[in-house]
Amino acid sequence: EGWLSLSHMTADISMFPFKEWMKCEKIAIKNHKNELSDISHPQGPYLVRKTISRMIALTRGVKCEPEQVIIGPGTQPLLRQVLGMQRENIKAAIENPGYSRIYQLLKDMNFEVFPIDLDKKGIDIKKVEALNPHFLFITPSHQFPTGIIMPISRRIELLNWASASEGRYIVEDDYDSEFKYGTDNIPSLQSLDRNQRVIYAGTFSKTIMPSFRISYLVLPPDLLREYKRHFSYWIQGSNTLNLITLHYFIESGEYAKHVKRMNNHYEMKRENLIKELKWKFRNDIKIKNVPAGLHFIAEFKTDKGYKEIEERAKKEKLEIYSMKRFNLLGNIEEGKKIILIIGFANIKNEDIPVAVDRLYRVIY
Ligand SMILES: Cc1ncc(COP(=O)(O)O)c(CN[C@H](CF)CCC(=O)O)c1O
Repeated sequence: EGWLSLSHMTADISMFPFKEWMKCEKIAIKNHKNELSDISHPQGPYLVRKTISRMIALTRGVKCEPEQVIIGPGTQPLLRQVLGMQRENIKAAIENPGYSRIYQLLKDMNFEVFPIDLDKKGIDIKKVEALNPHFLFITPSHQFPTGIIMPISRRIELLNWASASEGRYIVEDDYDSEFKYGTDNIPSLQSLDRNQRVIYAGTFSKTIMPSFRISYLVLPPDLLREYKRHFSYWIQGSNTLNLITLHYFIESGEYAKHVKRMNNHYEMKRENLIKELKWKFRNDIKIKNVPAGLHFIAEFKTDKGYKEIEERAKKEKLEIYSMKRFNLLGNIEEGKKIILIIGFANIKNEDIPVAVDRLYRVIY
């Protein structure tokens, strides 16, 4: 039979309200002919930036004006645009294990990039202070990929570090913060920032779908001034019809309803998957059970290496990724155990037992 997927890179669109989305799209076409006939503002339509800024103020405590929002076709192109304004020999630091696509982008932009280890509260503040980077990339809401939710104490330490000297910024990548199961949703790092040092990055890839390519940054005022000086010529890269449709989708309450519905749906699938894994693997598995996001990390006792596991997964037609993908220095140790990132957006509830059986055959 066909492939099954425990990928962490998808959204479960089986419950996306396409009918409601198309209703919003009809309204967008009917009421916004002038926006559609014109190129849009470099940062995206004001109307949509206003809706996003109001929404993240409510849901994430982000304090910003619509003027500070930049919408773009993905987190990477947005960061490339804003970081591209920086002068030479910039030092950047990123969590390790971490988001290898951003690590790669920073290296391609000739930044000096330093992976920094985590402790149980998230990125190791001592190592940040020792390295003293200009830009620090973190995922405090749900560390990618380990899942650590950064406590307020560590957030304050990082903000104090950032405000202790000029030219330091923290990029807060809030990628799947909308999904928390039974644990409270700590407000954004940006909401605690008193010195305009945080660049807030959000995306609709997890809550709507990654193929829409709708993401945004919130810039602090001095970076915004620089942005407007550099990019007055810029033609915005997102699809204006999609963005105005998104505006109506949010305004109508459909977006909030969908996120709530998906929280319940993902929580149910997550619990079933964890139950099945524990039953099948017993004490050969250790699950890092952080009740958030669309994936979790699991450690398996095995003497098989990552390469062999990846080959066996292909043979078993099971899509799954390992911690090797996120170990930025490529020096992951193997021998007694391996660590896999287990996503539950792409697997149907009824296929969970079969997927776990296949995973068992991959590892033992
Ligand atoms: C840490 C992190 N910050 C942002 C995004 C959202 O990026 P964008 O859609 O461009 O807005 C992702 C999404 N992750 C990707 C798809 F899941 C790739 C995962 C992989 O490369 O392992 C992510 O992990």
